[in-house]
Amino acid sequence: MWKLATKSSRFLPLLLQLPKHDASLSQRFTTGFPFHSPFQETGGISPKQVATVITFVLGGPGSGKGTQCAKIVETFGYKHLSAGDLLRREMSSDSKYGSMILNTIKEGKIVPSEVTVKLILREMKSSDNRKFLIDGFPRSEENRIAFEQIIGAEPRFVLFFDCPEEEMVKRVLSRNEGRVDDNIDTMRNRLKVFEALNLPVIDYYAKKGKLYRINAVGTADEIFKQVRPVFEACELEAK
Ligand SMILES: Nc1ncnc2c1ncn2[C@@H]1O[C@H](COP(=O)(O)OP(=O)(O)OP(=O)(O)O)[C@@H](O)[C@H]1O
Ligand SMILES: Nc1ccn([C@H]2C[C@H](O)[C@@H](COP(=O)(O)O)O2)c(=O)n1
Ligand SMILES: [Mg+2]
Repeated sequence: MWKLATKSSRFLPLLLQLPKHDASLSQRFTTGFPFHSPFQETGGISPKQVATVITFVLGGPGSGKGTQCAKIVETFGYKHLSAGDLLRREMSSDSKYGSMILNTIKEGKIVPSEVTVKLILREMKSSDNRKFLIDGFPRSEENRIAFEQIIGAEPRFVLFFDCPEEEMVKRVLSRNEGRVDDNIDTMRNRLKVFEALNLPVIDYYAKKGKLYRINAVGTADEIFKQVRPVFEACELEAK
């Protein structure tokens, strides 16, 4: 069952039971790890060492993930890693993956997990922050499994911004940031992909008791009122 994150304290005990941050992980991050990683070229340190406090932020296209992540960063000091932003940045660089990423995004499909996880990993390794907000990831079971295998970590909890389709369409079509996928044809595909590939991931975390469903209708401030207590409980638990 999805938990509804309200002001009620019903969900707090669950968060309080979550494992505490393992300080030794941060230490190992700087000390090397004795097995081969497929991503040695990204720095030679095993991805298994980067796991600290990880929160996944999920929701359909235009549900407000990025908007709420900005508020979480401002209030709780997380490092925000948007998988979509990382892919767009890679696309605009000289990367060998550039045209593949562009075509995949234009079609509203999902980029192969190895590419996306590699970009996330690179950012995690280069950040001093140990609290990561990973936005728009995992988008599929393949994404989820690749992350677990490569990074060797699980999210502490998962936020799901639940928004009606017509509201998501309205927001995306009025976003006006020049994104190649903010048009009605790509949006239709993104919604289909969200339902077919992302909902199973959301169900997976719901069954694990890690999912917090946020009602993503209302103003950004109203929505943040549901988000804030989830992170406050997490901060308390870390103390
Ligand atoms: N609560 C809200 N009410 C109305 N508009 C919103 C709200 N939250 C965000 N928006 C606007 O909707 C658009 C989409 O929001 P945002 O970029 O945060 O969504 P997203 O989930 O990150 O989308 P995507 O998956 O496409 O990256 C933006 O133009 C944003 O300003
Ligand atoms: N895990 C991910 C995240 C994003 N993408 C691609 C496909 C998305 O439609 C596009 C935009 O992402 P957004 O900014 O909406 O989060 O990026 C992907 O393939 N895999
Ligand atoms: Mg976004």
